[in-house]
Amino acid sequence: MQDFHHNRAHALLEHAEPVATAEEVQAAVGRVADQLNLRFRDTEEASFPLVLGVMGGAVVFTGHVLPLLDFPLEFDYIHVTRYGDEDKGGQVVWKVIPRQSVEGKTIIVLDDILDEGETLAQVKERLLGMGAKEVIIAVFADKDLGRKKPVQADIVGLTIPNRFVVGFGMDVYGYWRNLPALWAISPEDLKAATLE
Ligand SMILES: O=P(O)(O)OC[C@H]1O[C@H](OP(=O)(O)OP(=O)(O)O)[C@H](O)[C@@H]1O
Ligand SMILES: Nc1nc2[nH]cnc2c(=O)[nH]1
Repeated sequence: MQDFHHNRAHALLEHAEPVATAEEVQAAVGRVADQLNLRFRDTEEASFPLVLGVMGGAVVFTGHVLPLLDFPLEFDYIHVTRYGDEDKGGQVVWKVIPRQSVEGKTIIVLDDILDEGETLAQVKERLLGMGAKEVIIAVFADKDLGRKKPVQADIVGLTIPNRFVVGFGMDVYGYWRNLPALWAISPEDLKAATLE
């Protein structure tokens, strides 16, 4: 069984094309942090912003960006998924909702990728519905679909082509969230992995 997963995981990367190097990924994280630091510099707001990482994909992005933020904040996570182990999105499933009150607060939502925008549209709507004062969306990557999305990110680290990508928190069939760079998986390898 281990051999099956080992071979499958490696086969998926066989014809992968680089989208961003590890250095470019880190530069993108830095740009997101700079914009957030600028926004929250000398803030007059009474309470600290609440940063919510959208698990699981945002775990790596969140871990890299948080130490670069230089303003006081609160942190928690929500867990929302719509792709599961697939390469196409389905229904948005909430696994963990905000565990503390968001009422009256400024929320910074951190996510790894804005693709079709269904996930973050629902996240934003739900947080505003729960009384959040403002929801600022910061994503590591925004996929260029060439069409309007149901929600826009306020802060984007990297705009990427319309390919299925892995690395820096993003998985392909559960593998390779741990890659430090970003790779586009070949459609043929994606398909082959579903037939095994
Ligand atoms: O813009 P959308 O088309 O809605 O897709 C974006 C969402 O897809 C990914 O999550 P996924 O459902 O794969 O779960 P994961 O975070 O556990 O990987 C990613 O982390 C975003 O939250
Ligand atoms: N791994 C991964 N997850 C996604 N969720 C939405 N788009 C993507 C993508 O391109 N790659």
